[in-house]
Amino acid sequence: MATAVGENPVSVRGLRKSYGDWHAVQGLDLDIHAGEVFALLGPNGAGKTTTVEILEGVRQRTGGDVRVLGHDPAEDRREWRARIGVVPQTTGAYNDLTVREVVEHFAAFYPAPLPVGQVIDMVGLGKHEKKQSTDLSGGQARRLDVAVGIVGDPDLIFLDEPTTGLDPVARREAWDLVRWFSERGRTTVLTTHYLDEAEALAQRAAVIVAGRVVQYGPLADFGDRAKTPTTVSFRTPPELAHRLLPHLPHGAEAEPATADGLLRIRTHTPTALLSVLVPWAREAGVAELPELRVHRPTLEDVYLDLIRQNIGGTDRGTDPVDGAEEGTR
Ligand SMILES: Nc1ncnc2c1ncn2[C@@H]1O[C@H](COP(=O)(O)OP(=O)(O)OP(=O)(O)O)[C@@H](O)[C@H]1O
Repeated sequence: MATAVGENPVSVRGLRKSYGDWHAVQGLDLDIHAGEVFALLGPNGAGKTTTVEILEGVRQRTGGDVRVLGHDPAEDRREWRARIGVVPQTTGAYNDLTVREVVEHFAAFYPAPLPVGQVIDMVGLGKHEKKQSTDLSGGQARRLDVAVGIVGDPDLIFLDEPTTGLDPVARREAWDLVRWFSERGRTTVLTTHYLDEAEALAQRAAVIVAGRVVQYGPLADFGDRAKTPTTVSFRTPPELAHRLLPHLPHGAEAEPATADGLLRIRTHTPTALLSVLVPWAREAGVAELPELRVHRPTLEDVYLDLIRQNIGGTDRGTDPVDGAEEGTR
């Protein structure tokens, strides 16, 4: 049972989900391509988990069309389910089983699971495989969730905030695991609040606010990042405090220095700007500009702008959908 040639592993059109009179997802379109890591971003309560759970087939939608690996997830098919891996947002409770027993238990559901020992090592629980799952630390328990999600060697994996609670080293190890899956041609849907994580792993993303996609596409193009100016800043030393700035390259704009002497210049040509600032400083005997920074807009800058622009939409009760009911399709 394969996805048809040319068919996207995930395709969503006009998805809606209402909980009573609260419209959590309000007409969402998405296409997720084979082999990519796709990030779902958005503030708390935006509708990310609702969307992902509908794609996983664990939640019923109110309306819209959804295809996941060639099937409607609302139709429960055992074979289809075996091709999907899930790391849910909440850490699992696995009763009195050891780490190894938990992973073995889940491996048994799949026709061609990965070797259990390999999976346990890959999530960094090798030293703890005989430990009761109830005795794991929060971060170790999260790693066990990841092990359970990947052990079936799925074609498509949903990771809902997989690195929450992990220490920085464990986070990087989890990233390596996602890359490993991606290199094997598998598709990953990653929900995260960590923009550095999205930037490190995902090729494309959607930002969801109040149940709607407000930005969608390659991360590199988000918010016209390439067209947004770079800020060059430094703290003006006393030798330069009363000197006029040199003639700046075309388009560079200096803001008035702050009371504590921080000077910011916005430019599309930071290299050209530095090539006039450095000789200007040297002439005054300043070899190093204090606190010199060249700041290109980060994904976080762009994301925060997007959320600010769409902030009204995070309130409950926006845009009611007539006649929508819980559980209907
Ligand atoms: N079973 C439910 N009954 C009623 N409302 C719900 C239910 N599940 C989710 N909601 C509401 O739907 C909205 C979307 O929730 P969802 O969990 O999808 O958001 P999210 O984007 O995943 O948020 P977070 O980043 O906090 O995990 C929220 O306002 C939430 O309170």
